Amino acid sequence: MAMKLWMKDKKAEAIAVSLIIALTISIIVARISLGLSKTFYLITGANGAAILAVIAIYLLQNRYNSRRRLLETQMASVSKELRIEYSFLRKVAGVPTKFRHREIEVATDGFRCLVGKGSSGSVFKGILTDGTPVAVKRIEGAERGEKEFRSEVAAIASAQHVNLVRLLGYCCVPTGPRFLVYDFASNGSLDKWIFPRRGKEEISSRGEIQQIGGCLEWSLRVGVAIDVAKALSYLHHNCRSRILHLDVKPQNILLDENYRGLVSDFGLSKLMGRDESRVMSSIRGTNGYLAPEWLLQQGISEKCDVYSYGVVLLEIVGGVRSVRVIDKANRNDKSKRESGYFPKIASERLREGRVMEVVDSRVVERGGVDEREVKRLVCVGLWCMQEDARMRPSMAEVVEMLERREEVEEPPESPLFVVDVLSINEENVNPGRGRHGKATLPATPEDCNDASSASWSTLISALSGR
Ligand SMILES: Nc1ncnc2c1ncn2[C@@H]1O[C@H](COP(=O)(O)OP(=O)(O)OP(=O)(O)O)[C@@H](O)[C@H]1O
Repeated sequence: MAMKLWMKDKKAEAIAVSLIIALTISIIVARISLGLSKTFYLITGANGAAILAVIAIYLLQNRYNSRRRLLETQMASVSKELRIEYSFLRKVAGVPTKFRHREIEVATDGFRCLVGKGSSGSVFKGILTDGTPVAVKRIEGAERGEKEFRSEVAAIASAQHVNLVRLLGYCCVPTGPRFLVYDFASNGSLDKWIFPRRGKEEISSRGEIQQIGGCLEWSLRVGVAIDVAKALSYLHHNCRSRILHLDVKPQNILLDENYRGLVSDFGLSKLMGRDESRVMSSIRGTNGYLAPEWLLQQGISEKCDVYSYGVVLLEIVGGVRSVRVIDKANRNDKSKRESGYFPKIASERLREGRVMEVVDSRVVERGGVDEREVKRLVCVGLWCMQEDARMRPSMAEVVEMLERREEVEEPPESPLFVVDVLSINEENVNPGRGRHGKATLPATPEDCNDASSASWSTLISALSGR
Protein backbone atom coordinates (compact mmCIF):
# COMPACT_ATOMS: atom_id res chain seq x y z
CA MET A 1 0.00 0.00 0.00
CA ALA A 2 2.81 2.42 0.96
CA MET A 3 4.56 1.49 -2.29
CA LYS A 4 1.41 2.25 -4.26
CA LEU A 5 1.14 5.64 -2.62
CA TRP A 6 4.79 6.35 -3.33
CA MET A 7 4.25 5.46 -7.02
CA LYS A 8 1.22 7.71 -7.12
CA ASP A 9 3.27 10.54 -5.58
CA LYS A 10 6.00 10.14 -8.18
CA LYS A 11 3.43 10.20 -11.00
CA ALA A 12 1.78 13.35 -9.63
CA GLU A 13 5.16 14.99 -9.26
CA ALA A 14 6.06 14.19 -12.90
CA ILE A 15 2.70 15.55 -14.12
CA ALA A 16 3.14 18.76 -12.05
CA VAL A 17 6.71 19.33 -13.33
CA SER A 18 5.66 18.67 -16.95
CA LEU A 19 2.73 21.07 -16.57
CA ILE A 20 4.96 23.81 -15.13
CA ILE A 21 7.54 23.26 -17.90
CA ALA A 22 4.79 23.39 -20.58
CA LEU A 23 3.35 26.59 -19.12
CA THR A 24 6.83 28.20 -18.87
CA ILE A 25 7.61 27.21 -22.47
CA SER A 26 4.30 28.69 -23.63
CA ILE A 27 5.25 32.00 -21.88
CA ILE A 28 8.64 32.02 -23.66
CA VAL A 29 7.03 31.20 -27.03
CA ALA A 30 4.45 33.95 -26.47
CA ARG A 31 7.22 36.45 -25.59
CA ILE A 32 9.11 35.61 -28.83
CA SER A 33 6.08 35.61 -31.12
CA LEU A 34 3.98 38.36 -29.53
CA GLY A 35 6.63 40.68 -28.09
CA LEU A 36 5.45 42.78 -25.13
CA SER A 37 1.89 43.00 -26.41
CA LYS A 38 -1.31 42.95 -24.35
CA THR A 39 -2.01 39.35 -25.42
CA PHE A 40 1.43 38.31 -24.15
CA TYR A 41 0.67 39.80 -20.70
CA LEU A 42 -2.71 38.05 -20.66
CA ILE A 43 -1.18 34.67 -21.53
CA THR A 44 1.64 35.19 -19.00
CA GLY A 45 -0.87 36.13 -16.26
CA ALA A 46 -3.06 33.08 -16.95
CA ASN A 47 -0.08 30.73 -17.17
CA GLY A 48 1.43 32.16 -13.99
CA ALA A 49 -1.85 31.55 -12.14
CA ALA A 50 -1.99 28.01 -13.54
CA ILE A 51 1.60 27.34 -12.41
CA LEU A 52 0.77 28.60 -8.89
CA ALA A 53 -2.38 26.41 -8.82
CA VAL A 54 -0.41 23.31 -9.91
CA ILE A 55 2.21 23.99 -7.21
CA ALA A 56 -0.50 24.49 -4.55
CA ILE A 57 -2.41 21.32 -5.57
CA TYR A 58 0.82 19.34 -5.63
CA LEU A 59 1.81 20.54 -2.14
CA LEU A 60 -1.64 19.82 -0.69
CA GLN A 61 -1.74 16.36 -2.28
CA ASN A 62 1.73 15.65 -0.98
CA ARG A 63 0.76 16.61 2.53
CA TYR A 64 -2.41 14.52 2.41
CA ASN A 65 -0.47 11.50 1.13
CA SER A 66 2.24 11.71 3.75
CA ARG A 67 -0.43 11.82 6.52
CA ARG A 68 -2.15 8.82 4.98
CA ARG A 69 1.15 6.97 4.80
CA LEU A 70 1.80 7.67 8.47
CA LEU A 71 -1.67 6.39 9.46
CA GLU A 72 -1.26 3.26 7.38
CA THR A 73 2.11 2.44 8.94
CA GLN A 74 0.55 2.93 12.38
CA MET A 75 -2.39 0.66 11.49
CA ALA A 76 -0.08 -2.01 10.09
CA SER A 77 1.95 -2.09 13.27
CA VAL A 78 -1.23 -2.22 15.43
CA SER A 79 -2.63 -5.12 13.40
CA LYS A 80 0.71 -6.93 13.59
CA GLU A 81 0.65 -6.48 17.36
CA LEU A 82 -2.93 -7.79 17.47
CA ARG A 83 -1.99 -10.82 15.40
CA ILE A 84 0.88 -11.62 17.74
CA GLU A 85 -1.39 -11.10 20.75
CA TYR A 86 -4.12 -13.31 19.26
CA SER A 87 -1.76 -16.16 18.50
CA PHE A 88 -0.29 -15.81 22.00
CA LEU A 89 -3.78 -15.84 23.55
CA ARG A 90 -4.69 -18.88 21.51
CA LYS A 91 -1.74 -20.74 22.91
CA VAL A 92 -2.25 -19.55 26.47
CA ALA A 93 -6.03 -19.66 26.80
CA GLY A 94 -6.79 -22.26 24.15
CA VAL A 95 -9.06 -19.99 22.11
CA PRO A 96 -10.31 -22.22 19.28
CA THR A 97 -9.05 -21.42 15.77
CA LYS A 98 -11.40 -20.84 12.87
CA PHE A 99 -10.38 -23.25 10.12
CA ARG A 100 -11.19 -22.96 6.43
CA HIS A 101 -13.09 -25.87 4.89
CA ARG A 102 -10.14 -26.53 2.58
CA GLU A 103 -7.82 -26.92 5.61
CA ILE A 104 -10.23 -29.46 7.11
CA GLU A 105 -10.36 -31.39 3.84
CA VAL A 106 -6.59 -31.46 3.55
CA ALA A 107 -6.14 -32.45 7.21
CA THR A 108 -8.55 -35.40 6.91
CA ASP A 109 -7.35 -36.33 3.41
CA GLY A 110 -10.88 -35.89 2.11
CA PHE A 111 -12.57 -37.45 5.19
CA ARG A 112 -10.84 -40.75 4.58
CA CYS A 113 -10.40 -42.21 8.06
CA LEU A 114 -13.63 -42.59 10.02
CA VAL A 115 -12.99 -43.23 13.71
CA GLY A 116 -16.49 -43.11 15.10
CA LYS A 117 -20.10 -42.16 14.62
CA GLY A 118 -22.46 -40.53 17.06
CA SER A 119 -26.05 -39.42 16.82
CA SER A 120 -25.03 -35.97 15.62
CA GLY A 121 -22.41 -36.87 13.04
CA SER A 122 -19.20 -38.63 12.18
CA VAL A 123 -15.68 -38.29 13.55
CA PHE A 124 -12.62 -38.51 11.26
CA LYS A 125 -8.93 -38.69 12.01
CA GLY A 126 -6.76 -35.95 10.54
CA ILE A 127 -3.35 -34.31 10.73
CA LEU A 128 -2.88 -30.53 10.72
CA THR A 129 -0.14 -28.92 8.63
CA ASP A 130 2.05 -28.56 11.73
CA GLY A 131 1.79 -32.34 12.31
CA THR A 132 -0.77 -32.25 15.15
CA PRO A 133 -3.05 -35.31 15.02
CA VAL A 134 -6.71 -34.28 15.30
CA ALA A 135 -10.21 -35.71 15.42
CA VAL A 136 -12.62 -33.81 13.18
CA LYS A 137 -16.28 -34.09 14.12
CA ARG A 138 -18.66 -33.33 11.26
CA ILE A 139 -21.98 -32.24 12.77
CA GLU A 140 -24.92 -32.84 10.50
CA GLY A 141 -28.54 -31.72 10.78
CA ALA A 142 -29.24 -28.02 10.54
CA GLU A 143 -31.03 -27.04 13.74
CA ARG A 144 -29.66 -29.67 16.11
CA GLY A 145 -26.22 -29.31 14.60
CA GLU A 146 -26.22 -25.58 15.21
CA LYS A 147 -27.38 -26.03 18.81
CA GLU A 148 -24.83 -28.71 19.54
CA PHE A 149 -22.11 -26.69 17.86
CA ARG A 150 -22.84 -23.60 19.96
CA SER A 151 -23.07 -25.53 23.26
CA GLU A 152 -19.81 -27.25 22.54
CA VAL A 153 -17.88 -24.12 21.65
CA ALA A 154 -19.38 -22.09 24.52
CA ALA A 155 -18.64 -24.73 27.14
CA ILE A 156 -15.21 -25.72 26.00
CA ALA A 157 -14.05 -22.17 25.32
CA SER A 158 -14.53 -21.38 29.00
CA ALA A 159 -13.01 -24.58 30.34
CA GLN A 160 -9.43 -25.80 30.32
CA HIS A 161 -8.46 -28.93 32.20
CA VAL A 162 -6.03 -31.78 31.56
CA ASN A 163 -8.89 -34.26 31.69
CA LEU A 164 -11.10 -32.46 29.18
CA VAL A 165 -10.56 -33.09 25.51
CA ARG A 166 -9.13 -29.93 23.90
CA LEU A 167 -11.15 -28.17 21.21
CA LEU A 168 -8.53 -26.83 18.81
CA GLY A 169 -10.89 -25.16 16.38
CA TYR A 170 -14.03 -25.13 14.33
CA CYS A 171 -15.22 -24.53 10.81
CA CYS A 172 -18.58 -23.31 9.56
CA VAL A 173 -19.60 -23.79 5.96
CA PRO A 174 -22.55 -21.55 5.03
CA THR A 175 -25.61 -23.82 4.70
CA GLY A 176 -23.34 -26.85 5.12
CA PRO A 177 -22.20 -28.99 8.04
CA ARG A 178 -20.25 -27.63 10.98
CA PHE A 179 -16.90 -29.06 12.02
CA LEU A 180 -15.24 -29.28 15.40
CA VAL A 181 -11.54 -30.05 15.58
CA TYR A 182 -10.20 -31.77 18.71
CA ASP A 183 -6.96 -33.21 19.95
CA PHE A 184 -6.85 -36.80 18.82
CA ALA A 185 -7.24 -39.34 21.62
CA SER A 186 -5.27 -42.25 20.26
CA ASN A 187 -6.96 -44.95 22.34
CA GLY A 188 -10.52 -44.05 21.39
CA SER A 189 -13.45 -44.16 23.77
CA LEU A 190 -13.75 -45.99 27.09
CA ASP A 191 -16.68 -48.19 26.02
CA LYS A 192 -14.32 -50.09 23.72
CA TRP A 193 -12.07 -50.83 26.68
CA ILE A 194 -14.56 -51.95 29.29
CA PHE A 195 -17.40 -53.65 27.44
CA PRO A 196 -16.74 -56.89 25.57
CA ARG A 197 -16.89 -56.22 21.84
CA ARG A 198 -20.29 -56.70 20.24
CA GLY A 199 -19.63 -58.15 16.78
CA LYS A 200 -17.86 -56.39 13.96
CA GLU A 201 -17.45 -52.64 13.82
CA GLU A 202 -19.00 -50.76 10.96
CA ILE A 203 -16.74 -50.27 7.96
CA SER A 204 -16.98 -47.05 5.96
CA SER A 205 -16.83 -46.96 2.17
CA ARG A 206 -13.48 -45.15 2.11
CA GLY A 207 -11.84 -45.91 5.42
CA GLU A 208 -12.28 -48.15 8.39
CA ILE A 209 -13.44 -47.46 11.89
CA GLN A 210 -10.32 -48.17 13.86
CA GLN A 211 -10.38 -51.48 15.65
CA ILE A 212 -9.17 -49.97 18.93
CA GLY A 213 -10.11 -51.60 22.19
CA GLY A 214 -9.58 -54.50 24.52
CA CYS A 215 -9.86 -55.16 28.22
CA LEU A 216 -8.53 -52.30 30.32
CA GLU A 217 -6.58 -53.49 33.34
CA TRP A 218 -7.74 -52.69 36.85
CA SER A 219 -5.25 -49.96 37.80
CA LEU A 220 -5.98 -48.10 34.55
CA ARG A 221 -9.73 -48.36 35.16
CA VAL A 222 -9.28 -46.78 38.59
CA GLY A 223 -7.10 -44.06 37.02
CA VAL A 224 -9.72 -43.26 34.37
CA ALA A 225 -12.46 -43.14 37.03
CA ILE A 226 -10.43 -40.56 38.97
CA ASP A 227 -9.60 -38.55 35.81
CA VAL A 228 -13.28 -38.28 34.89
CA ALA A 229 -14.24 -37.33 38.44
CA LYS A 230 -11.63 -34.56 38.41
CA ALA A 231 -12.84 -33.22 35.07
CA LEU A 232 -16.46 -33.11 36.26
CA SER A 233 -15.46 -31.59 39.58
CA TYR A 234 -13.64 -28.86 37.66
CA LEU A 235 -16.68 -28.19 35.44
CA HIS A 236 -19.02 -28.04 38.42
CA HIS A 237 -16.91 -26.15 40.92
CA ASN A 238 -14.00 -24.34 39.33
CA CYS A 239 -15.39 -22.58 36.27
CA ARG A 240 -16.90 -19.11 36.31
CA SER A 241 -20.32 -20.52 35.41
CA ARG A 242 -21.15 -24.05 36.49
CA ILE A 243 -20.96 -26.30 33.45
CA LEU A 244 -23.29 -29.30 33.38
CA HIS A 245 -22.08 -31.90 30.91
CA LEU A 246 -25.38 -33.83 30.81
CA ASP A 247 -24.14 -36.70 28.67
CA VAL A 248 -21.61 -38.54 30.81
CA LYS A 249 -21.23 -42.07 29.45
CA PRO A 250 -18.31 -44.32 28.41
CA GLN A 251 -18.64 -43.29 24.72
CA ASN A 252 -17.90 -39.72 25.76
CA ILE A 253 -14.82 -40.59 27.78
CA LEU A 254 -11.74 -40.77 25.57
CA LEU A 255 -8.39 -42.33 26.37
CA ASP A 256 -5.10 -40.70 25.38
CA GLU A 257 -1.91 -42.58 24.56
CA ASN A 258 -1.27 -43.16 28.29
CA TYR A 259 -4.86 -44.30 28.95
CA ARG A 260 -5.68 -41.13 30.84
CA GLY A 261 -9.37 -40.26 30.72
CA LEU A 262 -10.57 -37.20 28.81
CA VAL A 263 -14.17 -36.06 29.04
CA SER A 264 -15.50 -35.13 25.61
CA ASP A 265 -18.68 -34.20 23.76
CA PHE A 266 -20.16 -31.03 25.21
CA GLY A 267 -22.96 -31.00 22.67
CA LEU A 268 -25.66 -31.25 25.35
CA SER A 269 -23.91 -29.19 27.99
CA LYS A 270 -25.56 -26.33 29.80
CA LEU A 271 -24.16 -23.36 31.65
CA MET A 272 -25.74 -22.75 35.06
CA GLY A 273 -25.37 -19.63 37.16
CA ARG A 274 -23.71 -20.11 40.55
CA ASP A 275 -26.85 -18.80 42.27
CA GLU A 276 -29.19 -21.26 40.49
CA SER A 277 -29.97 -24.55 42.22
CA ARG A 278 -31.67 -26.25 39.29
CA VAL A 279 -32.73 -25.41 35.77
CA MET A 280 -35.40 -26.82 33.50
CA SER A 281 -34.31 -28.76 30.47
CA SER A 282 -36.07 -31.10 28.09
CA ILE A 283 -34.98 -34.73 28.34
CA ARG A 284 -31.99 -35.36 26.13
CA GLY A 285 -28.88 -37.32 27.06
CA THR A 286 -28.63 -41.08 26.83
CA ASN A 287 -30.96 -43.64 28.35
CA GLY A 288 -29.53 -45.55 31.24
CA TYR A 289 -27.47 -42.57 32.39
CA LEU A 290 -30.29 -40.11 33.07
CA ALA A 291 -31.04 -39.12 36.66
CA PRO A 292 -34.61 -39.81 37.87
CA GLU A 293 -35.36 -36.12 38.51
CA TRP A 294 -34.55 -35.34 34.89
CA LEU A 295 -36.74 -38.18 33.62
CA LEU A 296 -39.54 -36.82 35.77
CA GLN A 297 -38.85 -33.35 34.40
CA GLN A 298 -38.39 -31.80 37.79
CA GLY A 299 -35.39 -29.66 36.88
CA ILE A 300 -31.75 -30.54 36.56
CA SER A 301 -28.57 -29.62 38.38
CA GLU A 302 -24.96 -30.77 38.50
CA LYS A 303 -26.28 -33.76 40.47
CA CYS A 304 -27.53 -35.21 37.16
CA ASP A 305 -23.88 -35.53 36.10
CA VAL A 306 -23.10 -37.11 39.47
CA TYR A 307 -25.83 -39.71 38.83
CA SER A 308 -24.51 -40.50 35.34
CA TYR A 309 -20.99 -40.71 36.74
CA GLY A 310 -22.22 -43.29 39.29
CA VAL A 311 -23.62 -45.43 36.47
CA VAL A 312 -20.34 -45.14 34.54
CA LEU A 313 -18.29 -46.00 37.64
CA LEU A 314 -20.22 -49.23 38.16
CA GLU A 315 -19.84 -50.04 34.46
CA ILE A 316 -16.08 -49.49 34.73
CA VAL A 317 -15.92 -51.95 37.64
CA GLY A 318 -18.19 -54.57 36.13
CA GLY A 319 -17.57 -54.25 32.38
CA VAL A 320 -21.34 -54.51 32.01
CA ARG A 321 -23.76 -52.04 30.47
CA SER A 322 -26.39 -50.76 32.88
CA VAL A 323 -29.04 -50.06 30.32
CA ARG A 324 -31.06 -53.06 29.23
CA VAL A 325 -33.61 -53.42 26.53
CA ILE A 326 -36.95 -54.55 27.92
CA ASP A 327 -39.49 -55.59 25.33
CA LYS A 328 -42.96 -54.06 25.36
CA ALA A 329 -44.60 -57.26 26.64
CA ASN A 330 -42.52 -57.18 29.82
CA ARG A 331 -42.70 -53.45 30.45
CA ASN A 332 -45.05 -53.68 33.39
CA ASP A 333 -43.62 -56.86 34.84
CA LYS A 334 -41.80 -55.78 38.00
CA SER A 335 -39.61 -58.88 38.26
CA LYS A 336 -38.60 -58.71 34.60
CA ARG A 337 -37.74 -55.03 34.88
CA GLU A 338 -35.65 -55.53 38.00
CA SER A 339 -33.79 -58.68 37.03
CA GLY A 340 -30.36 -58.13 35.60
CA TYR A 341 -30.18 -54.41 36.28
CA PHE A 342 -26.48 -54.12 37.02
CA PRO A 343 -26.52 -51.35 39.67
CA LYS A 344 -29.15 -53.35 41.56
CA ILE A 345 -26.99 -56.50 41.41
CA ALA A 346 -23.94 -54.50 42.53
CA SER A 347 -25.89 -53.13 45.49
CA GLU A 348 -27.04 -56.62 46.52
CA ARG A 349 -23.58 -58.17 46.23
CA LEU A 350 -22.10 -55.35 48.28
CA ARG A 351 -24.54 -56.00 51.11
CA GLU A 352 -24.00 -59.74 50.90
CA GLY A 353 -20.22 -59.24 51.30
CA ARG A 354 -19.61 -60.67 47.81
CA VAL A 355 -18.47 -57.47 46.13
CA MET A 356 -15.69 -59.19 44.13
CA GLU A 357 -18.41 -60.94 42.12
CA VAL A 358 -19.30 -57.57 40.67
CA VAL A 359 -15.88 -57.07 39.05
CA ASP A 360 -15.39 -57.77 35.35
CA SER A 361 -14.32 -61.45 35.30
CA ARG A 362 -11.70 -60.76 32.61
CA VAL A 363 -10.00 -58.30 34.95
CA VAL A 364 -10.22 -60.65 37.95
CA GLU A 365 -8.52 -63.39 35.91
CA ARG A 366 -5.53 -61.13 35.32
CA GLY A 367 -5.22 -60.49 39.06
CA GLY A 368 -4.11 -57.38 40.90
CA VAL A 369 -7.61 -56.37 41.97
CA ASP A 370 -7.76 -55.06 45.52
CA GLU A 371 -11.06 -55.91 47.22
CA ARG A 372 -11.03 -52.78 49.40
CA GLU A 373 -10.62 -50.67 46.29
CA VAL A 374 -13.49 -52.49 44.57
CA LYS A 375 -15.67 -51.85 47.60
CA ARG A 376 -14.71 -48.19 47.60
CA LEU A 377 -15.59 -47.78 43.93
CA VAL A 378 -18.88 -49.66 44.22
CA CYS A 379 -19.89 -47.66 47.30
CA VAL A 380 -19.04 -44.36 45.58
CA GLY A 381 -20.98 -45.46 42.48
CA LEU A 382 -24.03 -46.30 44.57
CA TRP A 383 -23.83 -43.04 46.52
CA CYS A 384 -23.75 -41.15 43.21
CA MET A 385 -26.84 -43.05 42.06
CA GLN A 386 -28.96 -42.17 45.08
CA GLU A 387 -32.51 -41.44 44.05
CA ASP A 388 -32.63 -38.30 46.14
CA ALA A 389 -30.28 -35.86 44.41
CA ARG A 390 -29.38 -34.24 47.74
CA MET A 391 -28.00 -37.54 49.04
CA ARG A 392 -25.50 -37.74 46.18
CA PRO A 393 -22.01 -36.43 46.88
CA SER A 394 -20.56 -33.54 44.92
CA MET A 395 -17.94 -34.43 42.31
CA ALA A 396 -15.32 -32.76 44.52
CA GLU A 397 -16.25 -35.21 47.31
CA VAL A 398 -16.13 -38.08 44.85
CA VAL A 399 -12.52 -37.17 43.99
CA GLU A 400 -11.68 -37.06 47.71
CA MET A 401 -13.24 -40.49 48.25
CA LEU A 402 -11.62 -42.10 45.22
CA GLU A 403 -8.23 -40.72 46.17
CA ARG A 404 -8.73 -42.11 49.68
CA ARG A 405 -8.64 -38.77 51.43
CA GLU A 406 -12.17 -39.29 52.64
CA GLU A 407 -13.70 -42.41 54.14
CA VAL A 408 -16.58 -43.97 52.23
CA GLU A 409 -19.48 -45.40 54.16
CA GLU A 410 -21.78 -48.00 52.71
CA PRO A 411 -24.65 -46.21 51.00
CA PRO A 412 -28.08 -46.60 52.61
CA GLU A 413 -30.04 -49.57 51.39
CA SER A 414 -32.41 -48.28 48.82
CA PRO A 415 -35.06 -50.20 46.97
CA LEU A 416 -34.74 -47.72 44.13
CA PHE A 417 -33.49 -48.57 40.64
CA VAL A 418 -35.70 -49.19 37.68
CA VAL A 419 -39.09 -49.81 39.26
CA ASP A 420 -38.89 -47.97 42.53
CA VAL A 421 -37.64 -44.90 40.74
CA LEU A 422 -41.30 -44.45 39.81
CA SER A 423 -42.05 -43.58 43.42
CA ILE A 424 -40.20 -40.35 44.09
CA ASN A 425 -40.29 -38.42 47.31
CA GLU A 426 -41.36 -35.10 45.95
CA GLU A 427 -40.29 -33.25 49.06
CA ASN A 428 -36.75 -34.50 48.62
CA VAL A 429 -36.55 -33.88 44.94
CA ASN A 430 -38.11 -30.49 44.97
CA PRO A 431 -38.00 -29.11 48.50
CA GLY A 432 -40.84 -26.88 49.49
CA ARG A 433 -43.13 -27.95 46.73
CA GLY A 434 -45.61 -29.81 48.89
CA ARG A 435 -46.30 -30.88 52.44
CA HIS A 436 -47.31 -34.42 51.71
CA GLY A 437 -43.82 -35.69 51.07
CA LYS A 438 -44.48 -38.50 48.72
CA ALA A 439 -45.75 -37.75 45.24
CA THR A 440 -46.14 -41.25 43.98
CA LEU A 441 -46.59 -41.92 40.32
CA PRO A 442 -49.29 -44.43 39.50
CA ALA A 443 -48.38 -48.07 39.15
CA THR A 444 -49.53 -48.40 35.57
CA PRO A 445 -50.33 -45.95 32.81
CA GLU A 446 -53.99 -46.95 33.02
CA ASP A 447 -54.23 -45.62 36.58
CA CYS A 448 -53.02 -42.17 35.85
CA ASN A 449 -54.16 -38.83 34.62
CA ASP A 450 -52.69 -37.23 31.50
CA ALA A 451 -49.82 -35.38 33.14
CA SER A 452 -48.50 -38.25 35.17
CA SER A 453 -49.14 -40.62 32.28
CA ALA A 454 -46.69 -38.58 30.26
CA SER A 455 -44.09 -38.83 33.02
CA TRP A 456 -44.79 -42.52 33.49
CA SER A 457 -44.39 -43.42 29.87
CA THR A 458 -41.33 -41.19 29.49
CA LEU A 459 -39.78 -42.95 32.44
CA ILE A 460 -40.69 -46.44 31.34
CA SER A 461 -39.51 -45.92 27.79
CA ALA A 462 -36.31 -44.32 28.99
CA LEU A 463 -35.61 -47.12 31.42
CA SER A 464 -36.31 -49.69 28.75
CA GLY A 465 -33.50 -48.54 26.49
CA ARG A 466 -33.67 -46.80 23.15
N1 LIG B 1 -11.08 -36.54 20.03
C1 LIG B 1 -11.29 -37.80 19.64
N2 LIG B 1 -10.25 -38.64 19.47
C2 LIG B 1 -10.44 -39.93 19.09
N3 LIG B 1 -11.65 -40.47 18.86
C3 LIG B 1 -12.73 -39.71 19.02
C4 LIG B 1 -12.61 -38.32 19.41
N4 LIG B 1 -13.86 -37.81 19.50
C5 LIG B 1 -14.70 -38.80 19.19
N5 LIG B 1 -14.05 -39.94 18.90
C6 LIG B 1 -14.64 -41.24 18.51
O1 LIG B 1 -15.80 -41.00 17.77
C7 LIG B 1 -16.93 -41.62 18.41
C8 LIG B 1 -18.16 -40.78 18.14
O2 LIG B 1 -18.05 -39.60 18.88
P1 LIG B 1 -19.28 -38.61 19.06
O3 LIG B 1 -18.92 -37.65 20.12
O4 LIG B 1 -19.67 -38.06 17.75
O5 LIG B 1 -20.48 -39.53 19.39
P2 LIG B 1 -20.91 -40.35 20.70
O6 LIG B 1 -20.52 -39.58 21.90
O7 LIG B 1 -20.39 -41.75 20.58
O8 LIG B 1 -22.47 -40.40 20.50
P3 LIG B 1 -23.53 -39.22 20.72
O9 LIG B 1 -23.06 -38.03 19.93
O10 LIG B 1 -24.73 -39.84 20.17
O11 LIG B 1 -23.57 -38.97 22.18
C9 LIG B 1 -16.54 -41.73 19.87
O12 LIG B 1 -17.25 -42.75 20.53
C10 LIG B 1 -15.04 -42.02 19.77
O13 LIG B 1 -14.82 -43.40 19.56
